[in-house]
Amino acid sequence: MAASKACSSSAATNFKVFRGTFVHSTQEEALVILEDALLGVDSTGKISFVEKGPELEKVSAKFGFNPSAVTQLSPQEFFMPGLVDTHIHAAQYSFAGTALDLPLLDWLQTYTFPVESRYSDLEFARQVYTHVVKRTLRNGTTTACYFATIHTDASLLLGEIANDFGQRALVGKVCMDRNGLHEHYKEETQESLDETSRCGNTFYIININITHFSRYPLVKPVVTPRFSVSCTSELMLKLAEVARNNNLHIQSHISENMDEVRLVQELFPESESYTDVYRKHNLLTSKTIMAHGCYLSDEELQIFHQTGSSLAHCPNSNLSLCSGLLDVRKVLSHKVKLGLGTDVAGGYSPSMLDAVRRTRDTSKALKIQDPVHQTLTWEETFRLATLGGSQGIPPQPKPSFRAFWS
Ligand SMILES: O=c1[nH]c(=O)c2nc[nH]c2[nH]1
Repeated sequence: MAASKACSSSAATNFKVFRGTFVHSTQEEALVILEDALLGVDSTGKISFVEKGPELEKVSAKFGFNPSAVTQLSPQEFFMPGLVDTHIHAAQYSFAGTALDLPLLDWLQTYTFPVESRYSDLEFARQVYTHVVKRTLRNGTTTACYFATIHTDASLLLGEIANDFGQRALVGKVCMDRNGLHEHYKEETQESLDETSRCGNTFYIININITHFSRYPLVKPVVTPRFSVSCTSELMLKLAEVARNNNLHIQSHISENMDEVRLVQELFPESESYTDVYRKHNLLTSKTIMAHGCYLSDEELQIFHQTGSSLAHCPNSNLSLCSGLLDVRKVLSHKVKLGLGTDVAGGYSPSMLDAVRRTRDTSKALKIQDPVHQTLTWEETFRLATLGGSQGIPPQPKPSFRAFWS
């Protein structure tokens, strides 16, 4: 969307400075447009200052850069924050745009699990993962929260590829120890735990002083129980322990489709709700991202608020699989963190701009059902696709200095 042609080459300091229009969001204002602004980026890639363009002389003296080395955007260009895809199945990119004629549970069994089972083949994995990372970057997704498959080596490969192409990513090796529904696509409980640890350990290099650093600096592992339909209680409890002991994000699915909600009630009759299942298994933390949530009650949303867990709204997938319509206003009224996700390949488009459009479409469909519903504005959906997503996936914290993957 916003690209600069000119490039400063002889800056006197380490700052790279741009002048032009900048568009972003804050908590207070959904869309802020800064015209003729100066933006300085330091040598680590972090924004150091935003100042007024007409004050170039004063600002260059203050920060010590050469004013003639500033990159000037053209009047048609502008900068905006990177888009954050809070939920995308990298492995399903191979069939994106096809196979959308079945409801969720049949869709998983008929199309999804057979394709995901192919990722023991690393050459196939390399091809698809390279395509999905390049495509999402081209569409402006600078951060993505990926589901891979149950295969550790292919999941690690996805991390390597995202890092090499310069995309920040959370990468989850998928865990599922029941209802795999496919002969070649299932794990034993202990195997799932061991492979989750192997995946996490390989993402990090631990040196003899027990400090550790990331093998792929832009990438972090995320603990990924697929959903409670495909995980036993034992697996979920132990994965929660892994996440807690290592301060990791958790991702899963919740309340996407009514048949799925009913099945979870049957599988966990002692739980009050779908949300209660995850709460009882310690999987709802301030670093948890749950996809969908179409049928969450007020009580369940309160639990999300209390635990600080966030939701990934996946409108393309919700419509394509006829799963449901998430009422974003209701979620926000409970002060639950919410970002947008493409949910490839339940969603047919890998573009976050499409997720923005479908978020508006869903909101309008809700208004057709109930004229009192207040449609989301473009400005609000822009904020959800950028700042909203970054709340669930904050910038990489400095690594903590302790042993890893206990
Ligand atoms: O949209 C979805 N895609 C998936 O792969 C999946 N697995 C469980 N629930 C799911 N929902």
